[in-house]
Amino acid sequence: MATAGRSPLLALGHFLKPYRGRVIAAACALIFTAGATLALGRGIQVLIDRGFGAGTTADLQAAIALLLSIAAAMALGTFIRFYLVSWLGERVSADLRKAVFDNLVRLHPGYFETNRSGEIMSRLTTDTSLLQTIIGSSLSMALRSCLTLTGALVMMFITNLKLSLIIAISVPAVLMPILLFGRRVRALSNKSQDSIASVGSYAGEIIQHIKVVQSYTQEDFESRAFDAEVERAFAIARRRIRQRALLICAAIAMMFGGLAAMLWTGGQDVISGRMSAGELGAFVFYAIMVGSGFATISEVWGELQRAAGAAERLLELLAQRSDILEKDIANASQPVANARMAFEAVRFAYPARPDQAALDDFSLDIPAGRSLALVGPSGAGKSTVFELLQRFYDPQAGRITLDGCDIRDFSLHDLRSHIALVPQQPALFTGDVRYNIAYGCENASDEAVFAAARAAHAHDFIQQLPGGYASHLGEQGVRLSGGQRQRIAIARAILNDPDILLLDEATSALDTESEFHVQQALQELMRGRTTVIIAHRLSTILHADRIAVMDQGRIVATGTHESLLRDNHLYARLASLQFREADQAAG
Ligand SMILES: Nc1ncnc2c1ncn2[C@@H]1O[C@H](COP(=O)(O)OP(=O)(O)OP(=O)(O)O)[C@@H](O)[C@H]1O
Repeated sequence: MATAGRSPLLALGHFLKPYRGRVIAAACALIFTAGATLALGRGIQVLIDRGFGAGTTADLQAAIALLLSIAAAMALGTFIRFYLVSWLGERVSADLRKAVFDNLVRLHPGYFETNRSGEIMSRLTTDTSLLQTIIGSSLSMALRSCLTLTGALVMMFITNLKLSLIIAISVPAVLMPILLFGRRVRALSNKSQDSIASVGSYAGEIIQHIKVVQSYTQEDFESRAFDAEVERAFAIARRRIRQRALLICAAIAMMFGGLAAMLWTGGQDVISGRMSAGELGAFVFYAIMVGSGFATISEVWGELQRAAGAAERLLELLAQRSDILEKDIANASQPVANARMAFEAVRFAYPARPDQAALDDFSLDIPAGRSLALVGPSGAGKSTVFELLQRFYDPQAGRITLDGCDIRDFSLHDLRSHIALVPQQPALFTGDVRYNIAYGCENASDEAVFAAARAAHAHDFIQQLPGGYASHLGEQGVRLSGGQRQRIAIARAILNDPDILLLDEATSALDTESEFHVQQALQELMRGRTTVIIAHRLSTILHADRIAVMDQGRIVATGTHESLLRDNHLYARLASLQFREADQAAG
């Protein structure tokens, strides 16, 4: 890990850099408040010895006025410190959230296959919130306590040496358990965060697949399984809080033990007149500050350890680099419009299954502006061809070219901006219809959006929606049929005006009218563009310039419908079963 050997909290200092001014102001306020707090001890000494001791109202008034002005200074300093430090906590966690998301959204898609998305979400939300409270409060408490503690220790020694030595001896006794328990708390809190994240992602998965769970009547089973997850998380949390409770308990017991010993000795000195009552009062005040300083530190120490755990996990996400390496943008080539595409002896296995090649010795040539239909049995590797073309993965051998240039020589942005994908199950984002069509083309004018929708045969049905183009889609939005969704996706592709088009035809049958509209929209879209279609319908296949038959990651034949029917058994079988069925269902 990038932060190995360094405290992850220190590594976060990078995020504080832009706010140097505020950090310095907060530090000044912190020091000022600590100074005022320490001065309060002297104020108490004056109050007891001169205010009460001298016995005149004027002296008492003066002593109280002194105390009040010190308290006012403390209040002002605390206001500034609290505001600035909380501000920094919120700001840093907001920046961190943005930085982590910025990095995540650029990672290779394979990363999200091996890492559960629920867990990543929890890191982005829970861990950053934890850091926010800790930077905003615990850290400032710890710093303040460190300052007042050091100051109070110095003042104690100045006020009374003998009594101070008693306190000094009890300090290491308090420190030992803090260090010991602190380490355990840190390990447990990391575990605790992980288990909470896994509870979250478990629930997320079940809710996402709720219909499957209910149709297989697995509610009880899932409840029990979730129960077990939650209990596991609770058991870890219980161990963590037990350690923390012990930590606090040990610190308090030690502290008051020392305090009692000091009061006993100091009290005897006052009785025998070796020390004034005001001196003892100030001393007790400083000693209490030392004690409460330690108590605060011991209490927030555990929290700081948790923050370190959270920071470590966030920095891990930040340090994660995409497997898809980009060429230096300045040297990147420019993809050519209407590009000719070629796969040259490509071998590719998914990272999750390195031994099983999804594409093997795969060569394919698609002339510029022409269309190619990919057909083949399930698992043949058709979708993999699309994944590689968009560089979601890189092949282990061979290369993919656009007009003779390796696609790895283009910047990802340039490459992908020349490609549009119409997937089998188009993704609709939370937003209105217009937003969904203009996705990837945010500056498009209303006219352009309407024109794209018309070309995609979507304009009419959109106008019949309750809010027209402003109808809300997405999770809580209008439900669209499969054919309608696909036409929105086609409109999106038309608007983005790509040179290369990747179409994954829906396997599920559309009704005749939808089918007709989708076909018309596709014809419109394919015109003049280099197109690869994962085809399931005979009508689409017949419209393609060429057909490639795939099986087990290889091209087994290419040709026209007639030549393949004649020469290729696999194609003939697919044609007689799959294509006919789909077309019958559609027709
Ligand atoms: N993300 C992945 N990780 C590991 N293996 C994968 C992944 N995606 C696909 N595969 C495997 O790669 C092979 C090719 O899959 P691909 O999805 O390209 O087939 P397909 O021809 O598109 O199938 P279908 O028509 O059923 O969608 C299959 O054996 C599949 O199990």
